[in-house]
Amino acid sequence: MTDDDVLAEFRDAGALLDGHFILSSGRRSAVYLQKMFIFQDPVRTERLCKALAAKIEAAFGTVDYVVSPAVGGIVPGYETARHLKAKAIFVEREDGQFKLRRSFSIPKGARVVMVEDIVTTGLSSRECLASIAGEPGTILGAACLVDRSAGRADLGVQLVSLMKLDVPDYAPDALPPELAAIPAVKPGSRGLSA
Ligand SMILES: O=P(O)(O)OC[C@H]1O[C@H](OP(=O)(O)OP(=O)(O)O)[C@H](O)[C@@H]1O
Ligand SMILES: O=C(O)c1cc(=O)[nH]c(=O)[nH]1
Ligand SMILES: [Mg+2]
Repeated sequence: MTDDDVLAEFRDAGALLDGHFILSSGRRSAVYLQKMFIFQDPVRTERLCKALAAKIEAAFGTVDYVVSPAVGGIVPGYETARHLKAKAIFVEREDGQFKLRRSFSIPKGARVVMVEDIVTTGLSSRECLASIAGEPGTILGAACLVDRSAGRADLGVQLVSLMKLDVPDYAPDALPPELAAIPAVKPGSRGLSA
């Protein structure tokens, strides 16, 4: 799949949104990829994750475990793992910190890839990787459907993406006037309380 093919999937799913968005990192953007509009369609999700799995296999070889950060990473993590014939587990926030809960664990010798939906600053990916660093498996690298950093995010491991996108984001105190004029919405789950 080319970058244009992937962007067309987001556009066709109504997942390419314009407005004023508060991103997970706290930065602001006029563009938001509402990945859940992709993930509500299993056929579209399969197309994207099958292509991502092929890229993961080419980069890292066989994979035993896919680990994803909740909430956005759970569906693509599972679907990508299905094509890799790997297990799919996830970390979720407990008091704000990602943790492997539900008695999930990664066995010694397991080959592990972290799968995200979207990477913007890479903060959530780094938090996810840090949360599993003490597990006995081997972390081969990371993957995502869309890398909004266009390759600039540093996760400390290799990042494979299905598509790179270069869209600006801004500090909240440095908004362009056209963005400042629109009320901001925060679609993601970081910071939500139970
Ligand atoms: O690279 P970053 O700057 O961390 O941004 C990307 C993260 O933001 C979104 O998650 P969010 O925390 O909004 O919650 P969600 O997974 O519930 O959508 C997305 O799913 C990534 O995890
Ligand atoms: O940075 C984010 O929080 C983010 C950006 C985006 O386009 N989509 C998303 O789900 N999260
Ligand atoms: Mg997320």
